[in-house]
Amino acid sequence: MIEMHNLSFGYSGGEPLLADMSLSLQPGSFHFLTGPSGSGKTTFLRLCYADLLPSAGRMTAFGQDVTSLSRDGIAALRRRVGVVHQDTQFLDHLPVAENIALPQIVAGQSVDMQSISDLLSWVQLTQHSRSLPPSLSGGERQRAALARAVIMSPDLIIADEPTGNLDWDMSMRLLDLLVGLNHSGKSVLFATHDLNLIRAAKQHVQARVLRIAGKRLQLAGADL
Ligand SMILES: Nc1ncnc2c1ncn2[C@@H]1O[C@H](COP(=O)(O)OP(=O)(O)OP(=O)(O)O)[C@@H](O)[C@H]1O
Repeated sequence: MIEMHNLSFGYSGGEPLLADMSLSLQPGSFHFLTGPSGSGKTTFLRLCYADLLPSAGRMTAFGQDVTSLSRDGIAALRRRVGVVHQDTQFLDHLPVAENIALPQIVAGQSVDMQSISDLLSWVQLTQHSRSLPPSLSGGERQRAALARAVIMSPDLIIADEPTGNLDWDMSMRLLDLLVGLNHSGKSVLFATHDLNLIRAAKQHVQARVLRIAGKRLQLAGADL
């Protein structure tokens, strides 16, 4: 679904931050993405959902060359990718249920109240449906962000350090939800610093571990 061939990227045409990366993300796969702080994990994820475009090399998403996509094409691609951002990015004046519905509203679809209710129940936030995001705990916010990321039934879920500020139990709950999505056929790409979380996940899901080091994307070894 995402294919990269010798892809490089640098901000503002500067020195490449990421260089010569090749990758094939298959449907139904589960990948972790790790690497030192500042190595380019968020940048890499943004490339995967065409929020950034490569400076060199070739990338296709769902069979289409991302550099030749029109605005509508990019919007269509984004509907196939659900993103859980590091900082959740809610509209704080809107209740949780409305925030989860936003992708449907932005896509000009009518809001499907049943799916919102089902998603709230899935992430165990039914009682917070009318709460404003700032009143939620970190773990609740990340679960709400996951619900928003899957409202459009994406094929690929990208999560950028979703457990960065969560304790172990809450990290495991979020991981369980992502593993469940993967078991139902979705692809998952999950950036994290937490090697213990990767080790725990590997007991429940067949995951590959990608690592960004020295600008390059590597497949991490069996040491994890
Ligand atoms: N919009 C931008 N313009 C210019 N430079 C940027 C921009 N966004 C990020 N960078 C720089 O690119 C580098 C990689 O940032 P990125 O956020 O992708 O790393 P990361 O591996 O996700 O880091 P962390 O683990 O700390 O979140 C950093 O040096 C950062 O300052």
